[in-house]
Amino acid sequence: MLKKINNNGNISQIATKFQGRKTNVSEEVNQIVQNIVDDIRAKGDEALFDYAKKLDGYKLTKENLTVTPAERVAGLEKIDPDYLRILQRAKKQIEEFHKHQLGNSWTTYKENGVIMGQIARPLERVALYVPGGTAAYPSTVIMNAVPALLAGVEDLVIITPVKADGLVNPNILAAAEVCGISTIYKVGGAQAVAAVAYGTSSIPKVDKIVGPGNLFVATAKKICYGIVDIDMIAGPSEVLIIADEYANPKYVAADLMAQAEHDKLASAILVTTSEKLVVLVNKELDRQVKSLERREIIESSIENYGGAILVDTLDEAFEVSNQLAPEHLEILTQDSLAQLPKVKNAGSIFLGEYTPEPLGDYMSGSNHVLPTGGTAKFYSGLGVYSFVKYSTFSYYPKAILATFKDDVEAFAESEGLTAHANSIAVRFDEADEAKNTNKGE
Ligand SMILES: NC(=O)c1ccc[n+]([C@@H]2O[C@H](COP(=O)([O-])OP(=O)(O)OC[C@H]3O[C@@H](n4cnc5c(N)ncnc54)[C@H](O)[C@@H]3O)[C@@H](O)[C@H]2O)c1
Ligand SMILES: N[C@H](CO)Cc1c[nH]c[nH+]1
Repeated sequence: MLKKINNNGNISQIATKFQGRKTNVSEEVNQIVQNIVDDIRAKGDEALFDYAKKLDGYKLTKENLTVTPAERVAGLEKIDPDYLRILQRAKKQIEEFHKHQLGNSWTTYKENGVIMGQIARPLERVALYVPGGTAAYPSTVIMNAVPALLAGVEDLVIITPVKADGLVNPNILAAAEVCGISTIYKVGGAQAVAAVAYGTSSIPKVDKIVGPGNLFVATAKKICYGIVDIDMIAGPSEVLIIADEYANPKYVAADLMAQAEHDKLASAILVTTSEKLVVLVNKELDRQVKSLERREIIESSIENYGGAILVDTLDEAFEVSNQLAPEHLEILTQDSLAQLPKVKNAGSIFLGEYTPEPLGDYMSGSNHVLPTGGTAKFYSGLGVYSFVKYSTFSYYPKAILATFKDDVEAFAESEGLTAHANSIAVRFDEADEAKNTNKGE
């Protein structure tokens, strides 16, 4: 049952409550994760193996740390060929979408001989975190891998937790196979993040860690940021649905629960102009939840982090949504496309009643690794750009440098940086001018 959240025009109060699920828990979790990171940093493999045993029940050693070729073959034998077809189809869809993000190198040649530009280069070594706690996410393998491969990353490894049996879910093995990733470390949680961030004697350090995870994973990424790059804080899932009186309550309820089922900390919020819709959605929630396998998680997340916000106008609904900056925003109103310009902050936007958010989780082509907890105000979802860094370059002929000489020297002196000024000045020493051999430049 969606609790009514009183709007009262005080949007920031609602935002604080919504984002509170991140900050309240973080305070509690932060210390646990900091200890894990410190231990891995100080003791490397030894601490990694201890945490794997303590938290996931797996007796990890140097020898059983990665998925072996035999395990891969055994896992893949369990896969239905039609499942492989579905994975291939998803990969193709995601590739098509992400190809539009390619190509950010550029060069400009000026008439005066100056050449300037920017070169995009792929990161060399990246770890993809694939959650494996309460559910297995083969879709996340593809969502992480496709943009990385398109960017040209050559060394891609997966980190994913295993339980006591030490087996990686065959569907994850299949997704890794479809993407051509062969190194899979059987470690998850904060300890895996710290291990790839700092490197241990069995796991080489990476340049970047991408992918979603629970609060422990998200907090570890935050703590390790700077030692490595991270994509964003992609934590417990969220959906916010903006709906008017024409929305179908059956679809609204189904879509709220589709995100609520991820995690007890997931959040599902309806913002609507129609009080009647809230009543009907609640009836649908009660009816549909009975047949869903993850009923307990759904009921818990909707009870604690779900709600219905009643607003007077759709414009007000968008103000609320922009303040909350949800991971997923569904717009279930008349003429949904016309509403798009009103969205300022959202990870991924789903327009109209036949673009349910789970289509984007698997097949629409857009990425499902997205910012959560209000961070869509400043983070973007995963894309090719997440795996690329840029170097700028410039080439100036002497005659053009001469036209900047006095201004650059004065600018440098204004900062008290006389060595900077000198670096320009020495190039115009009269004595050198006479014997300058580098005339072409
Ligand atoms: N935002 C996105 O793009 C996106 C996409 C997919 C999934 N998700 C989210 O990813 C998350 C997946 O979470 P999950 O738990 O299923 O898998 P997970 O792999 O993220 O976390 C499991 C690990 O957490 C660690 N852990 C569990 N309890 C702990 C404790 N008390 N102390 C220290 N470490 C502990 C364990 O090492 C365990 O292996 C969900 O929150 C889901 O909503 C987000
Ligand atoms: N909805 C998740 C992002 O929050 C992604 C996902 C994976 N599998 C299903 N859904």
